[in-house]
Amino acid sequence: MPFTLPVIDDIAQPELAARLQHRLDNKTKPVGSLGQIERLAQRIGLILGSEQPVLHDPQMVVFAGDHGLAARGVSAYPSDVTWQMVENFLAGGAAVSVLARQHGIGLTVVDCGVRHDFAPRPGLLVRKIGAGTADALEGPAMSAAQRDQALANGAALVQGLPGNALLLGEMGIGNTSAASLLLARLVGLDIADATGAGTGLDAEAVQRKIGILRQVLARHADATEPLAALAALGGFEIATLVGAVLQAAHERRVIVVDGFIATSAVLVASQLRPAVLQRCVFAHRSGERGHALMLAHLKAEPLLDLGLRLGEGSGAALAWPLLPSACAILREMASFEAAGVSRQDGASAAAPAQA
Ligand SMILES: O=C(O)c1ccc[n+]([C@@H]2O[C@H](COP(=O)([O-])O)[C@@H](O)[C@H]2O)c1
Ligand SMILES: Cc1cc2nc[nH]c2cc1C
Repeated sequence: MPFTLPVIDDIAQPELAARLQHRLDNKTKPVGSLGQIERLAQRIGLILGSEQPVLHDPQMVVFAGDHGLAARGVSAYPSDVTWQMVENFLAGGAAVSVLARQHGIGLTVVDCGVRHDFAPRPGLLVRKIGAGTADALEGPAMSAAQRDQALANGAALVQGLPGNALLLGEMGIGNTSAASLLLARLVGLDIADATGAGTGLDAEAVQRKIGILRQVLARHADATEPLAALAALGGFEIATLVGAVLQAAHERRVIVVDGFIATSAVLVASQLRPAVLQRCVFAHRSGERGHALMLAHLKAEPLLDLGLRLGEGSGAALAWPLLPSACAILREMASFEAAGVSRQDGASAAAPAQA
């Protein structure tokens, strides 16, 4: 069945934005001195439609899938690492497991198309589209029907989640290739500028990866629209992520975007429904080449820049505590009036700012 794109309202709300800014400016601090945390508070206030927003039951969802292209040596690791890491997520030993536990974030892993049969257990959703995507050098990574099923799966699983914040994670050996292909195709970049080392290719291997990805783009020269590009260039986990992002945006959840691959799903979703971006908080700028360009294209201001390039939602989980902190500033910090603190002096306020 074709996937019906959800309605995503414009939530710019100039009146609420002005009230949020007024509230922030009246807090006992020099105007603007909480920097990006003030913009974060604004964004969460607008998404949740409140001057005193409360985040509750944050949910990390790790979308996993395998990639046919991985057999061509585009990753430093074998495809088996995908299922092995899924086991590690569920056993509680992966970075994202540790960080989610530490910060009280619920963790769900979704098998979107891993080449492995998992035993059922709590915390695992099996939404398998196939046993890994097809080799995108030979044909489309997935059919239109598979893409639409993945989009529908992503949307449906978000509907069942508690809370009002969704943190995006992913796992899939070879998925930096899919993300680079989507970036190059949908933003119009040369593939060499959109491609990096992924899990750790050396310089020579990155050049070989670029050569393969260039051939993939040539093979799918007609796949220029976002949904056509998504099917041709792949990623069952990326397609499921796109559906999840669209549904979360429709429901006005706060969407915390992890690294290069999670952002590639947001890129696709935003080309379908631009207002998706109003609901996104970009956790960090990944060390993966191409992510900085992708974020710049989306006019995104990431919270952290720590050289992370792990994926699996680790950067989103690390950035998470900043979000409830920004909400607490809005709700609990005293105003100048309430605390009896003197405001900026009128005379010096008019003078030019000191260098
Ligand atoms: O999120 C990122 O920015 C990121 C950057 C590089 C690698 N990764 C992770 O590494 C895997 C993909 O890398 P590769 O080299 O197999 O394409 C996949 O499991 C991602 O979660 C993730
Ligand atoms: C070990 C390992 C862990 C990961 N987590 C996300 N992507 C990954 C890739 C590898 C190789």
